[in-house]
Amino acid sequence: MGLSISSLFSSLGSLVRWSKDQDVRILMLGLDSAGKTTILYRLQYKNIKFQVWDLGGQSSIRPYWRCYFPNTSAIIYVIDSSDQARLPTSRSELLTMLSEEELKGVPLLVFCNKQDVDGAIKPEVISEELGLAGGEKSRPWSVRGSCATKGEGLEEGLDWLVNAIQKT
Ligand SMILES: Nc1nc2c(ncn2[C@@H]2O[C@H](COP(=O)(O)OP(=O)(O)OP(=O)(O)O)[C@@H](O)[C@H]2O)c(=O)[nH]1
Ligand SMILES: [Mg+2]
Repeated sequence: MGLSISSLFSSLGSLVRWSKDQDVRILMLGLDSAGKTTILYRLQYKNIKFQVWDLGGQSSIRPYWRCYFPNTSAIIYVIDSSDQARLPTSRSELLTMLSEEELKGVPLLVFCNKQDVDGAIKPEVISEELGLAGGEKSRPWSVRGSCATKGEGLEEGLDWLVNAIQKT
């Protein structure tokens, strides 16, 4: 299923309306090449203003992620599902981040991106590997498949995230 522009617009539009008096800062994080900027481009294409920080994922840059943690409304964490070799690294970067006091209770959306690639690991398997079901009780979270290049899965994920932000 492709990205429906109108419903993505309406879901983000409701967030924008709702957030008029609030600072909604969404962090987009993940290892390099996971697809963060591709996802952001899809969102910016709608020309909607809400603050998304797309932080580079190279290991040399990762220590600086924490500079952006204060006042975060939600986290979008992007994983390259076709990169089996780096899944453990991606997992440990995520868990390290989630242990930060400043991000306590902040809703987390994980995109298992690049689902279009042959042999991509399924979201259910990645979800299992991340182990959030056992350990993460302090925040709303959701692990979903996406294909950023085709825009698939983004709308559904954002719908979930908008809902989660509004509840916190
Ligand atoms: N096949 C496929 N390729 C994708 C997908 N999403 C992104 N890519 C490609 O993956 C490469 C990296 O994507 P970026 O969006 O630049 O990744 P990034 O997470 O911003 O990487 P850094 O900025 O280095 O941290 C690009 O060549 C994208 O076109 C996807 O869903 N499927
Ligand atoms: Mg990028």
